[in-house]
Amino acid sequence: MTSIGIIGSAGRMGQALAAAIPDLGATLVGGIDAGGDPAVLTRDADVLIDFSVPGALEATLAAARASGTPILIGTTGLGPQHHALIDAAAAEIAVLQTGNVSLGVTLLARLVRDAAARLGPDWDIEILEMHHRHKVDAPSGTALLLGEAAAEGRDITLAEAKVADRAGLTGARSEGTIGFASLRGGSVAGDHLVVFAGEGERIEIGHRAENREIFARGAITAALWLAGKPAGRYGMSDVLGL
Ligand SMILES: NC(=O)C1=CN([C@@H]2O[C@H](COP(=O)(O)OP(=O)(O)OC[C@H]3O[C@@H](n4cnc5c(N)ncnc54)[C@H](OP(=O)(O)O)[C@@H]3O)[C@@H](O)[C@H]2O)C=CC1
Ligand SMILES: O=C(O)C1=N[C@H](C(=O)O)C[C@H](O)C1
Repeated sequence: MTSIGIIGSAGRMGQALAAAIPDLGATLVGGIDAGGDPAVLTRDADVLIDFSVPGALEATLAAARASGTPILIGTTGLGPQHHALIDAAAAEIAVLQTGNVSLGVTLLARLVRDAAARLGPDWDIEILEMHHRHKVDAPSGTALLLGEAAAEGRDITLAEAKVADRAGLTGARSEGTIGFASLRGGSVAGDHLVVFAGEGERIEIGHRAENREIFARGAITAALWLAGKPAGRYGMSDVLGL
């Protein structure tokens, strides 16, 4: 039976993972939170699952590399420095990083990429997300993942197209940009809507997470897939064969 260690175990996702692990035929070896030592987990875990904070990543990856333990990273709010750490770790161990571990969003990203590839730059792309009042990062990791998919479809980089800070006298929309809007409130588990706005018509495709169990199941399924994989950087589309 595959054994799992959780980084961020007392958090909302950590608790959802702990509840779901036995149902999916795995065992929980333990978890850590702020101030915990990830090396304690790597002694017994076949694979790590991280849903914590970006600041934890450097120490977590160092422990995973030292022990050769594969790791799934679901934490969002990552910057370029974190992605550089992930790339370096992926040269030595199996790493799966994603802004969303659900089946639905993984498929949605594929649809967004295909739609963006087929529609010209005169179709404006806007990405709207809403999450619970406790969420600390914006735009959400999922919104950025969907923006990356749209940019890939258009054969551009998200960095060159991203507009996430509209306020005040912004001026008219620049063609080819990809806009983001973030709402926060209540207990929303995670809603995402991608709008392709053309002249006189709109296409809207989205996903609503109704609870955190879908993320827990997606993360555990992906972690079981990752355990025993060779070094490399993987995504949810590898797990789901999409
Ligand atoms: N990729 C995906 O599909 C999903 C991603 N997420 C992301 O997962 C992350 C966690 O979300 P959520 O569970 O709601 O957040 P919470 O704030 O509920 O939990 C975060 C946990 O991380 C712990 N933590 C803080 N610092 C460290 C550290 N240095 N080492 C280890 N653990 C630490 C916290 O412990 P303490 O209380 O002691 O500070 C807390 O238990 C977020 O980035 C969120 O966006 C969430 C859902 C799905
Ligand atoms: O913080 C959350 O709760 C979630 N975070 C992820 C994100 O930033 O997209 C995934 C999911 O939407 C829930």
